[in-house]
Amino acid sequence: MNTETLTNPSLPKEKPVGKTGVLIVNLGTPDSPSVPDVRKYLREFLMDERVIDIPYLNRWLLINLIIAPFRAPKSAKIYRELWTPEGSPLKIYGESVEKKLQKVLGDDFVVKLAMRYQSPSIENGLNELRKLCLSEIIVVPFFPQYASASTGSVYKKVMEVVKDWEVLPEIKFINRFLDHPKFVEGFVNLGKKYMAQREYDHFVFSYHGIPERQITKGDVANYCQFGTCCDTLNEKNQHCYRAQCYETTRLFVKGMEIPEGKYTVAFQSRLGKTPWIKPYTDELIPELAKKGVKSVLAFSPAFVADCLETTIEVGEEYKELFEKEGGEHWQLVESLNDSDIWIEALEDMVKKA
Ligand SMILES: C=CC1=C(C)c2cc3[nH]c(cc4nc(cc5[nH]c(cc1n2)c(C)c5CCC(=O)O)C(CCC(=O)O)=C4C)c(C)c3C=C
Ligand SMILES: [Fe+2]
Ligand SMILES: [Fe+2]
Repeated sequence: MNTETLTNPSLPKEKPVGKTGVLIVNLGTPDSPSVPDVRKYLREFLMDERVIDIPYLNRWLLINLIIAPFRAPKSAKIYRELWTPEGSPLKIYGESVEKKLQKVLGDDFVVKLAMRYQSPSIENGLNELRKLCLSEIIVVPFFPQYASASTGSVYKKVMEVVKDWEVLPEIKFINRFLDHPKFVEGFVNLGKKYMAQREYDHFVFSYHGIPERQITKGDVANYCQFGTCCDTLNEKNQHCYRAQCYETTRLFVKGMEIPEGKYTVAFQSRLGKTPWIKPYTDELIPELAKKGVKSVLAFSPAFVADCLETTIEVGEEYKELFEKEGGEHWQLVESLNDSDIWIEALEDMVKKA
């Protein structure tokens, strides 16, 4: 390389010699909705020390004495409701995004889909990219907000896989993208589509929950009190998952021009008896119904693809609960899935990385 290229900004930047690998990673899903496959998936997922962050022996006992025998059959039943003839929506959308993103990025990039748990594995994806002599790899966890249990776990797995490679290409991680304009616009457009069809009394933004202790562990500034501290996203709470969820909501609310007092943030899917971040969605819904709210538009902005957590939990279970408590109309806003705007968001993130 001649030194002029390094010092003279008017000269074109040299292109990297090789292609860029793009590993897009979602959480994972069982191979089939059968009880053994769901059990295998839950075992791998919940044995992750970033997901259930308790001592190894306690985790092992919890998974093998409670989750595997009791939870797996229940979850399998719900997965059967979710399953389509082509398979699990999370994986189908992942495969479609992989193809569409490859097409828009062109020949300078190689896009591979991986799942943090089950298949296709991060290990296989990275080993395939390794064979291509790439100049760099960009890892895009499909989680808009950073959490140790999601994005953090993907980083850890990637680092475990590459740590013994003789040649390490440059590896970049997309830490979060809750404020990416196309991500926000994608959900705002979907929301506006429903708002044009009818009036809604209230808007619920239901995010996947995490145990409070997982936020406390990462709160090096000792800032978080699980309350109004999440009213801004600032340098002290920038890594707090709860604060990022509130920030996501503020961006969506601004885009859709929803008035203050007409929306609520809540957290779903808690597991176990320890406190998870609040308010809990299943406690909020009866409260809303009691206040006379009759129609709700519900968003699931912790996910970029529809899955058990959106379609079944928010779209069906919370709808039933709302109607049982006196509500009349509950509508889930679908996820970005493989929409053009989500592909544009990904293309932009990858190119800017
Ligand atoms: C936003 C990303 C996610 C975080 C953070 C997360 C944390 C987390 N999850 C559990 C327990 C379960 N989650 C389950 C399903 C599930 N979770 C996510 C994403 C996050 N989880 C997704 C995308 C899915 C759906 C996958 C699909 O196949 O559709 C399940 C399985 C379903 C069930 O039995 O209810 C469990 C269990 C914990 C403990 C946790 C801790 C931080
Ligand atoms: Fe989860
Ligand atoms: Fe916080």
